[in-house]
Formats: sequence, structure tokens, C-alpha cells
Amino acid sequence: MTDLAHERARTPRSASSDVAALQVEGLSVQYGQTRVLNGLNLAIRPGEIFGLLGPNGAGKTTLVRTICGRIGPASGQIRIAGQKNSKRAALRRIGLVPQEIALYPHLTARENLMAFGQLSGLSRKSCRDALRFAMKATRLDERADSYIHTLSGGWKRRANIAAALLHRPSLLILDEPTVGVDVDARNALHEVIRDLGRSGLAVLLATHDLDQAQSLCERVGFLRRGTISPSGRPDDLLKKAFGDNRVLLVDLFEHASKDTRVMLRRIGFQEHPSGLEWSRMIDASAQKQAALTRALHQTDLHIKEIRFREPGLDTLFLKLARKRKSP
Ligand SMILES: Nc1ncnc2c1ncn2[C@@H]1O[C@H](COP(=O)(O)OP(=O)(O)OP(=O)(O)O)[C@@H](O)[C@H]1O
Repeated sequence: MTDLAHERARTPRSASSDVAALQVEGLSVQYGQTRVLNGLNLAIRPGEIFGLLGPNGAGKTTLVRTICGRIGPASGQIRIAGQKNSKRAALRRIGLVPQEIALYPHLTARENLMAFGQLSGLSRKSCRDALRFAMKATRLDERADSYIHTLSGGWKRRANIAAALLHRPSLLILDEPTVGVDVDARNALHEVIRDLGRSGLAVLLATHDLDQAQSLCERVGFLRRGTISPSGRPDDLLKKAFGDNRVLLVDLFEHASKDTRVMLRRIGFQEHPSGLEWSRMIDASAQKQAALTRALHQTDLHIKEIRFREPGLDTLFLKLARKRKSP
């Protein structure tokens, strides 16, 4: 058991591992006549990090707000650590970390956490214990006495997460936890999130960052047409969608001519938004890869680089988006 797990085990709200930390069944939500979630099912185990993915407007925020009891569903059930959810219960059982920094800029990190602890009704003693736990979990100690407005984006985000852990929730919901932070801070935040998972906390991570989801999440789910489908372990999803195929990427020095663009599309290439990158799936066979590479060099394309890589969640995301558009 990690130190953090010991700390969490001391809290009565640590969920037992055979009860789902979050269980959503047949959830439907609508705004007026528009149905956004439609019979959605989702279960997250204690200690599991689940990535919620989906294009803009798919309903991720709606799902999070409904889990937090802020939107009433048209039908369906939500249970947190086995207990039926309500707005009040959600406040006790869920730690929500919004994308924006929800802290007082002219207080230190420690003062912020003290203030939030006291506002949530903790006694001074419980508040001190909670603070120690939250700072340890987010490795915030070395900046605990810095004013929030002086901290970098990464440290502010740690303090934001710490504030959501004070009441020792069973489920932590993170909305785009690393938007706008540099690579080192992003990696440090990933370690904090992994540690929280290892300590037994269930984490629901809503993100547009598919690399982040692939490296952090044990399972991911694509929110589409009101339900989560497909969902599963990233490796399993990729194997099922692409088998042993690879992605062939072509980087260009300048845009292809109209005729060449037509030709590229005809042989299965997709144009990326910049217009300077094209990609398609290709059989893993070295012979086929060499033949296609040769053929590309015989066109009038000004090729900067041709490379092959394993498909990632970004490739799957594009494939699902294409499927959606096709009649
Ligand atoms: N209060 C509301 N009233 C009416 N429609 C709404 C409301 N909130 C959201 N919607 C609509 O519901 C759909 C889902 O929105 P939601 O914000 O949940 O998506 P999202 O996946 O979080 O998007 P993003 O990734 O852009 O944040 C969208 O079509 C949106 O326009």
C-alpha cells in the first residue's frame, strides 16, 4: 500500500474495491426537446483512471454536471460508491476540478486550502489533517506558502486539485487538467494523477488531449450520439480498430496541386487541417510500405518526410469522426 493509500484508507469514504466508485445506468438528459445523453452507461472502479473523450458538443460537460447533481436527468440512475446520488451527496463524494483555476489569487496555497476546508464545514483539526493529505497527494508542500497569483500554471493546477481532495472524495473528476501548462508541468501533473489512482481514488478525466488519455487512462470511452461507445483499454480498442496496420504520414514543403490532391484522396489519404500533412492506414508489410513510398516519390509532391507510426487514440478519433460524417 502506498503512503497515500494509507492516508485514504483512514477515511470512512474509501470505497471497497468490489463496489463501483461510479455507476451510471441508462442515463438520459435533455435540454428542452434536445436529447444530449441517451441511455448512457458507465462504470468506474476504485483506483481506475477513466478517460472521457468526444468531439466538442458531444455532451461531456453535460455528463459531468449530471454526475455532480447539477442537472436532473430525464431518466436513469447514478450511484457513487454504491450510494444513490443527489446534489448533496455529490458534494460529499465527488471532488470536481474545473478547467478554470478556482482559487483566491491573493491568498497562499495553504490559506486557500484552509479557507475551502473551513467553508466545507471541517473542524480546525480535521481541516489540518485534510490539508496535510491534500498537499501530500498533490506534492504541493514546497509551494504551500506561495501566493497563488505568483505560481506557474502547473502549480496552480496542483493547488486546484488539492482543493478538490480536502473532503476525501470517492471520485475525482478532472476537466482538462493540463490545458495551457508546459511539458514538464504536464508530466508532473500526470504523476500526481497516477498516484491518486494508485491510492484507490477513482478518476474521471474529461480531455481533448488524446495522447494524455492514452498514457494516463486504463480505459477510455468515446462519447458519441448520447452514449459511450466504443470504450475499453486503449490498446484493445486500437487493436480491434486497426489490427497490425500502421499510419503512413506524408509531410509536404508546400501544398499539393489540385490534381494531386484528388489522386491522394482517391488512394485513401486524408488531408490534415494544415494541408501540409496527409495520412492513411497501410498494411504492416514492408513490401507494401516500400511500394507506396516509391509511388509517392514519383508524383509532383514536394515531400519533406514520409514516416510510419503505430495508430494512436488520435487515429481512432479521426476514424470515428469520419464514420459519423459518412451517410
Ligand atoms: N444549457 C443548455 N441549454 C441548451 N443546450 C445546451 C445547454 N448546455 C449545452 N447544450 C448543448 O448540449 C450539447 C452538449 O453540450 P456539452 O457542453 O455538454 O458538450 P461538451 O462535450 O462538453 O462540449 P465541449 O467539448 O465543447 O466542452 C451541445 O449541443 C450544446 O450546445
